[in-house]
Amino acid sequence: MDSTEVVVNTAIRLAEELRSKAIIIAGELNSNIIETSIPVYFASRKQKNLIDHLVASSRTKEERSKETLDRIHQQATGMIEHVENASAIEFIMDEVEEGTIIGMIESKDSYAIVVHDLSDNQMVRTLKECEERISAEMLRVIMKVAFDISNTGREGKQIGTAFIVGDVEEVMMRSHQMILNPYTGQEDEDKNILDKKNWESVKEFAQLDGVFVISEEGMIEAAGRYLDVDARDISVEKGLGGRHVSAAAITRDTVSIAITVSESGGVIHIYMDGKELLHIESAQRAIRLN
Ligand SMILES: Nc1ncnc2c1ncn2[C@@H]1O[C@H](COP(=O)(O)OP(=O)(O)OP(=O)(O)O)[C@@H](O)[C@H]1O
Repeated sequence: MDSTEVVVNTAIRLAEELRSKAIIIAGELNSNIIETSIPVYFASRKQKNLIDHLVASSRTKEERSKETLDRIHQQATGMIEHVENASAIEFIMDEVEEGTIIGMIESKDSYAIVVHDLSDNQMVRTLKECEERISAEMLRVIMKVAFDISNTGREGKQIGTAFIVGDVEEVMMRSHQMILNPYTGQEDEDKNILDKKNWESVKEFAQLDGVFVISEEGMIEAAGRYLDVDARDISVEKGLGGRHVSAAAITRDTVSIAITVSESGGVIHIYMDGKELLHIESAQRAIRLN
């Protein structure tokens, strides 16, 4: 048995003993040798080459070994975070149940097995903070649509959009239409974002300028809405523009939550009380292997 098989078998045994909800593979591990009834996912991630970096930047022997250790530490932490984030995303997407997740990591130089409990997951815990304002189901649905927009865009083009959820009356008072509101006069059943059949039209209208305004119950009141807010004191991540700043600002002025998808990079941000609560860099979904 080679070392890969030993690691894989150990991880599977651990997953079975801990009654894990999923196994997530990160790195280049050969997934063909995994046999288990526990769902197995592959979460891809581009890794910087450790050796290339060292050749390019090292000086003395001491500096080189310190740099090696720092890089190994960074790489390991990065991979663990990657498994944690992939677990949280699949949990948000209803793919994985709450519980223990086993991560199997193969980096250029080593193997690692990660045991992660979703109830300790920072992303999952942060999302729970939003539940003071909107239901878990609503948040999950909007995140699903946001992930879809982030991953696939529209007609091969990356698009950006924002969903302002909750406190509709106040949000509507502090905003105006940029274009004709496509939801005016629509039946309730066609405005409900909780109903999957309406997601296609949401993705279509996500191409419009402006934002969506959605009630706590999931009714889309408007698309193509311009937020009239004073965003001078709002700080958002560098590189983000008017839509993100104003989405953050409206959550300071009203009891709403903003979920944004950036046009460049498809990064998802959640804002509450004028501040960033969460950002998800890589919205790429893990792939189920069994
Ligand atoms: N206050 C606002 N309310 C609603 N929409 C806005 C507001 N300001 C800008 N937008 C819209 O957001 C779109 C993108 O603008 P901008 O690039 O400045 O924002 P951004 O935060 O970088 O968002 P994106 O990542 O989607 O590009 C513009 O088409 C504009 O119509």
